[in-house]
Amino acid sequence: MAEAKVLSGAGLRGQVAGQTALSTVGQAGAGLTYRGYDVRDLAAGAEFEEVAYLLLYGELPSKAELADYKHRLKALRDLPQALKEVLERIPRDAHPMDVMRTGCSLLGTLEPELTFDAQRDRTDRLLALFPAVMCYWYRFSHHGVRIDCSSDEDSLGGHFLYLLHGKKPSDLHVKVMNVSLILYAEHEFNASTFTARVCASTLSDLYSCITAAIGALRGPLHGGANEAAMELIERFQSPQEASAELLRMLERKDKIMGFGHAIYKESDPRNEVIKGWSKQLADEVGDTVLYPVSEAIDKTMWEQKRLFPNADFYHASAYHFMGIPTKLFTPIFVCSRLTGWAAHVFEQRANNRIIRPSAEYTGVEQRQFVPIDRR
Ligand SMILES: CCC(=O)SCCNC(=O)CCNC(=O)[C@H](O)C(C)(C)COP(=O)(O)OP(=O)(O)OC[C@H]1O[C@@H](n2cnc3c(N)ncnc32)[C@H](O)[C@@H]1OP(=O)(O)O
Ligand SMILES: O=C([O-])CC(=O)C(=O)O
Repeated sequence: MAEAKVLSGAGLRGQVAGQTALSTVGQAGAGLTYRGYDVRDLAAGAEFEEVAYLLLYGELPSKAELADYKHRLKALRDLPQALKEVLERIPRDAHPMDVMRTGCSLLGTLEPELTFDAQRDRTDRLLALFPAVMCYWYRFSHHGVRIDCSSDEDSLGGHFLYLLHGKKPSDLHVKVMNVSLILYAEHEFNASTFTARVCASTLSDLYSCITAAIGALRGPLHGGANEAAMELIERFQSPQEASAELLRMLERKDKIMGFGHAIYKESDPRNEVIKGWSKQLADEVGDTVLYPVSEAIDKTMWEQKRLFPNADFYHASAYHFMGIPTKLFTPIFVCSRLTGWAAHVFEQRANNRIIRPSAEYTGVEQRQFVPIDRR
């Protein structure tokens, strides 16, 4: 078993910063629940849209409610022309997270949230069109193609794969996307969600909260770790080479992206789920390198540091096996986590007090001002 971390000191670690009814993280060391449901059960038996509905509307939908919800989302998938025109002007070498941030912010000017009564409708719209923001920009800037942003795909994950690859995705890939979107949907007071809540606490609009959250998710210590993990595993030709280099990296005290967690102490429950699907995808594509390399890194990290893979590590190989470009990994996270962010914004608004902690002052003592001509 991993040694218990000291959860005090920097980073607000271990401090309760508010209340939520949305999820529990790491209670009894490991588990993750969304509104009381174990995430592993949801990943095994639910559709992502059911989970989005659960988070945003409070309960799992009935069959009729789910059908209606999916129908509604499907009708909201296309992008406004003005947004397409702006996406066409964003350079090819821009980071796709900056594209998502800009797309969200621009939509806030085209379809603003004028009152908080519109919060659920505005969220449904963002949920439905985020895959198109990413794929319209990607296909235009990389392939010179103006894609049709609608599709007949029933699920959000399938819709994303269709827009990206321009063809109907396999059932396996749709299934894995569904699981992935469920695993990433919600995670209590992580850095990006807390960012969204701080923004919401000023009574700002939904788009500002989500734009701010995208910025926080972008960093490699948070959502950006799935891209960084891919860059790591791609460097190696064999498990032996990976283990040997890992030892050198740990010796140099390098951070190994996709490992460790601020809250979980023993394991990240999302890891076992996505790891299983990554293995299935590896078998499907006949991979003999990336998955074994990932396992070798996993083993070395545990042996050397007692650090376990978090949700991001095996997502890297899983997405790669589905032909998803590495730089789109974190934007997919956005498409999912939007549900958690928005649900937290609703929760914050329903019982709001501006979030404004205090700082311990470490600067110089009070001193006399000296006018500039005497300095
Ligand atoms: C799924 C979405 C997510 O956001 S999950 C997190 C994604 N981020 C990453 O994978 C980035 C790599 N991991 C990390 O930087 C940290 O583990 C994060 C997740 C930021 C948690 O930080 P924090 O709570 O400060 O870590 P800690 O107190 O548990 O650290 C204890 C000691 O272990 C080390 N450690 C931690 N993680 C790693 C790692 N990935 N590679 C190498 N060393 C690691 C820390 O540096 C720390 O060591 P020391 O006590 O300072 O000597
Ligand atoms: O909770 C955290 O600190 C990071 C994380 O795993 C997530 O946001 O999914």
